Amino acid sequence: MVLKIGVIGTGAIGKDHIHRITNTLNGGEIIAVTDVNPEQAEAVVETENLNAEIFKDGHALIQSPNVDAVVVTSWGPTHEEFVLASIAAGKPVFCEKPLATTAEGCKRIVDAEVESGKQLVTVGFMRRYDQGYRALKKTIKENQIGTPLMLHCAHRNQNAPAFHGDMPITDSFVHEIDILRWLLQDDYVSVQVIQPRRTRFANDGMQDSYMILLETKEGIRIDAEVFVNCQYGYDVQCQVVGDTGIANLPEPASVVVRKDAKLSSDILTDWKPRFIDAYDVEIQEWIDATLKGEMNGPSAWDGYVVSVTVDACLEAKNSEKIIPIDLPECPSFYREAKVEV
Ligand SMILES: NC(=O)C1=CN([C@@H]2O[C@H](COP(=O)(O)OP(=O)(O)OC[C@H]3O[C@@H](n4cnc5c(N)ncnc54)[C@H](O)[C@@H]3O)[C@@H](O)[C@H]2O)C=CC1
Ligand SMILES: O=C1[C@H](O)[C@H](O)[C@@H](O)[C@H](O)[C@H]1O
Repeated sequence: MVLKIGVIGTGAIGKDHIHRITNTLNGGEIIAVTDVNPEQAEAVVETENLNAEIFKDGHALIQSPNVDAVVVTSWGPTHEEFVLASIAAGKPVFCEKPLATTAEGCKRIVDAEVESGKQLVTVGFMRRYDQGYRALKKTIKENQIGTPLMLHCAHRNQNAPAFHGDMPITDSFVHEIDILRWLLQDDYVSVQVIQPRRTRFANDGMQDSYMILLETKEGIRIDAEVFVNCQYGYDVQCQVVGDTGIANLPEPASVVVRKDAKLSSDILTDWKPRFIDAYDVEIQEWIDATLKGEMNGPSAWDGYVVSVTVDACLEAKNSEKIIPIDLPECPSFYREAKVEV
């Protein structure tokens, strides 16, 4: 059986996911695409030699009887409408982050999904599928470092020419917000946002970097740097300090060269190669689960929790105060046993 997939938004990551589904992964076929820029849609159909229909808009694609499942890779502000329409059509939907650009929008999706009675929504937090993060979580779960006490993290982009405003938090730090609660199986209770001296490489008016301090329900303290114009490379760090040991997120594999009295290895310069394997695993697991009528990835509730935490980060940034993160109890609909990813 093949999952017949429709893709809304054929830009950078939409094209990537279409390419991997078409050429690398198993079980999925792209049979429908749409983009507000029709040339983008036409180009990917030609480039990937797709046997796909080009729809006039996302809603027509979702309503097509030929589409089994939907991939939303359009701009963030459009995600809510397409996810809600997919739920209304009873179709599984993979939505790239963010689930919605506001916590209220995410909650509307959660409420609609609960009302539908079936988990249909998967959110594109691909770090949960990174082998390094999975190994780190295994180390913690196996009690190899004892009880986690603190985390020291950094999320650095070499540069971010398209970033402006609060995007270091709303577009980049969202990955830490999701992966760290997944890693710790814990939730956040407060956040403080510190603005160090601003780098001269940031776009006008944008603060870059940030130091973000999170506290969890279990009392774990997290300090996380987000720096989107670090210049030297693309570098994601995560150190977990336990009461009997320390565990670090593995560095991406890179040959170590000893030459001319120097020791050197390469650092990646972009997020695509850093997480390419994670994206492959993420989409393959989504296809496999969807074909079985299951859903085991980051849920709409996870997308909502991230959005609530982003809002608290922005309030903390503006107020320079420690802001409480008040999350409602996770609905039982999302707590039911499922393959934990
Ligand atoms: N998980 C991850 O690591 C990544 C996630 N993303 C997320 O994916 C989404 C897309 O990002 P990019 O591909 O970088 O953007 P992009 O701008 O390269 O592509 C977005 C595409 O969506 C199209 N589009 C916008 N509104 C539309 C609508 N209403 N209907 C149909 N098409 C529409 C645009 O014309 C464009 O072709 C964003 O939400 C972004 O945050 C992006 C990069 C990495
Ligand atoms: O969504 C993304 C990418 O996935 C990268 O992981 C981040 O580093 C980047 O800043 C953000 O745009």
